[in-house]
Amino acid sequence: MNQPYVPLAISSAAAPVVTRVETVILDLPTIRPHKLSVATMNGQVLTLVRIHCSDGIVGIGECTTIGGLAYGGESPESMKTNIDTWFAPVMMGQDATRVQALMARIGKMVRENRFAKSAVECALLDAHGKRLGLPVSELLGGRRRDRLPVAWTLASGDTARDIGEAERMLDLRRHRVFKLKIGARSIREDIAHVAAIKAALGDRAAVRVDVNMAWSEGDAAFGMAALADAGCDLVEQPVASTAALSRLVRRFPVALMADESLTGPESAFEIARNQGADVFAVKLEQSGGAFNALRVAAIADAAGIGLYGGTMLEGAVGTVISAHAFATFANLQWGTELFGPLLLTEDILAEPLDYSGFELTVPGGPGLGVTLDEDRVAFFARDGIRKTISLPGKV
Ligand SMILES: O=C(O)C[C@H]1C=CC(=O)O1
Ligand SMILES: [Mn+2]
Repeated sequence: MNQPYVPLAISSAAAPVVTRVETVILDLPTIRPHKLSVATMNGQVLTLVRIHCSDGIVGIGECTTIGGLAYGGESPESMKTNIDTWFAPVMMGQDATRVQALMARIGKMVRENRFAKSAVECALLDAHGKRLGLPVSELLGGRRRDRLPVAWTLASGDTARDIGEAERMLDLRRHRVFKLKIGARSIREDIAHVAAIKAALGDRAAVRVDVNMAWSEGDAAFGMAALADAGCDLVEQPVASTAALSRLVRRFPVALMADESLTGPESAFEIARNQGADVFAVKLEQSGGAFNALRVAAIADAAGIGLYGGTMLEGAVGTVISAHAFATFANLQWGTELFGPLLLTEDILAEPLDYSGFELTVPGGPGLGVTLDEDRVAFFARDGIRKTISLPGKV
């Protein structure tokens, strides 16, 4: 006689559940002012999320913005408030092992808030990876690579200083791809800046630019032609409008990358449908989390669009979840810019990440594969214990 079908119990009444959601804001100094067309950053603010589960496992996540509200609608403070007030009650008592189901539940109760969702999803993935003894990259489909090329952003605002910084990065074998932040000055000044840096570095390095939407379409047509002549190989989001992006693409011998226009799978599909970019800068926070970033990558692959692993200048935790996701991409033709922790004067991990040979090593331990240095977290917590103790800085 046939046995009756019994569905495999992945989740049971005894499945671990979420018991506490904790958030803390950290204020960390940057190694130098970081000048973008939208803001000058003298420090970075990280919102850390800890999700405690009934099996004793704690997962960590992070959300970060650029220049507070200068880049988008979420700020570190709004992310903390929204997670504490609106996400946490929806998560309490829920099965912590069903990450996608729990994210879908949050999605029904919380509109938008992609950055905050990304941090919460990261913490759930970290917890579940620790529980299963698997790196997050395996939960995301399996890694294809252990090391990721990492670009560096030259954004001191000073040409000679930027050249010196690039030379130092080449000597250290940390970076050989440089992204220049332009768009705050006149186009002619910006082109001269890019051309001088490319001329100094020659074939030893690739030079790319990020305009952060500062140009009009007319500016961009002039600028892209001149940038191609200067030896720049990639122009990132020169204009705000996606329609203008699609009118600029392939008109100049320089690749065009979408960044701000890309806010998850739906916008990725629209840009792909309109042939609006050669390359996508995939960011986990902009996409609304790792699973959405994988969807964006699948759309790019299907449309023949190249892939680049972007950053919102996250600290170590946000950088590591991005590394796990990018390690699974079938294609990563343009490398990554996962240098966020290097822009900060302080490490908040017990063991710093390995940046060597122009690449970042994707951690191999369970979950994210990293551990917070709790003393440093307590020290840099906003309104924390910074005023009463001192810790040695990064060497
Ligand atoms: O791409 C952006 O717009 C944001 C970010 C990434 C690198 C950097 O310096 O700024
Ligand atoms: Mn950008």
